[in-house]
Amino acid sequence: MSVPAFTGSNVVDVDAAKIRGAGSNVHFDKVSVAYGAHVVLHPLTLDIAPGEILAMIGPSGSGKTTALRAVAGFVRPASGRIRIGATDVTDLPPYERGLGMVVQNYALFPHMRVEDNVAFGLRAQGADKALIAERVKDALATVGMPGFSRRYPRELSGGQQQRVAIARALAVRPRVLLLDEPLSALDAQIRRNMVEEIAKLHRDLPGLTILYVTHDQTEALTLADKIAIMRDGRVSSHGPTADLYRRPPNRFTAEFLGRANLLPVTVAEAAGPKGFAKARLGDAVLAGAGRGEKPGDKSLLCIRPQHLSLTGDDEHTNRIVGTLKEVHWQGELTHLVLDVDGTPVRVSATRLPVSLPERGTAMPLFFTPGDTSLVPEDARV
Ligand SMILES: Nc1ncnc2c1ncn2[C@@H]1O[C@H](COP(=O)(O)OP(=O)(O)OP(=O)(O)O)[C@@H](O)[C@H]1O
Repeated sequence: MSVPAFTGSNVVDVDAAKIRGAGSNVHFDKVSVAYGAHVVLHPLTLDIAPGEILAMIGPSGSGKTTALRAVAGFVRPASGRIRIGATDVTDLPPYERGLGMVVQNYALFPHMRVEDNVAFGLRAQGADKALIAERVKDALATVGMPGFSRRYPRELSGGQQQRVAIARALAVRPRVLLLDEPLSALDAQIRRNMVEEIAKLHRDLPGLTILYVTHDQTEALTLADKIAIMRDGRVSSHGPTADLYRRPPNRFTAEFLGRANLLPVTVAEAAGPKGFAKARLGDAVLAGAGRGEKPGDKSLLCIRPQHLSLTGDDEHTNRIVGTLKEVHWQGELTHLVLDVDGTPVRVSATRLPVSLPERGTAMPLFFTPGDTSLVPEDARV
């Protein structure tokens, strides 16, 4: 049972009657989309589990919005089927799919008060007055704006307008919420607050499945249970958020999610019982989590900028030496760039030695095998 658990109403609306018990998972079954001869989504097969937040991230033009719009019913797949719960929605119009959708630029009706904006979808469904009043109240309470029903959009901040847009999407009690860059029009501080609010919303409505399209990897890492990284109309990688970050399956994922350093290495020893392989970078022998590589294989050693330390201890058994190229002090963090055997390596340091060497001097960097993994070089999907 995955219809969101709003309190205070037992009235069933038109779409909810169809979908109740049907589940809220979203299934893309070999869905492709083309504009004329231009294929922008290659056959995509992907599942979003009931109650899951899936963040779809990737460079501009990689097909994220197209995939979301295919679920919404605004884009017709050239082939393949889309199911929501047990229902094949491929041929259903958008309003019969049981969805809520929020896009980047609020899209509130400026001449309508907040309550009428939130009521819009319910009125379109022909819901009665009492139900509308109750749902509007519930939805505004859910997004933390119970006192704002009589205001006009122009009397709200950007963050508040976007919360009203989310309330409007929730008022029809969707089984799936589609969020397309919902925060990208907001400034940085409000964005951070809104990310927390969306996380809270999801805790309050655990049955609601969310497809979240964003450019912003921090939003994706903070909110998503799983991430799908799109590249050129295909899924480059898909998996639980922490797994993709800790053990990126390919170069593109490692670089796109968290801008990892990737050092070209040659495998010296396959992974032992603890899962650590050894790899050679120049004279250095470095240990990191392996993926079945064999001695002699070319691979990439993945290490995040914040896991590189300027000082060593017993845990930091991996040691490389680089030439200091750049230093950027940013208050909480200092960003350094070193050249290690021709590869630029970024370091984010919270603490610096009392005196940093001059640019151009060689300095050691230390890291633990547990923060390190080998990534295959198969850049293309
Ligand atoms: N209506 C359209 N007609 C023709 N081509 C389109 C149309 N909509 C999108 N495209 C093309 O489809 C490709 C994928 O676009 P899409 O909007 O899905 O990418 P995206 O990953 O969401 O990008 P962004 O992050 O910039 O929003 C792009 O090459 C785009 O130019």
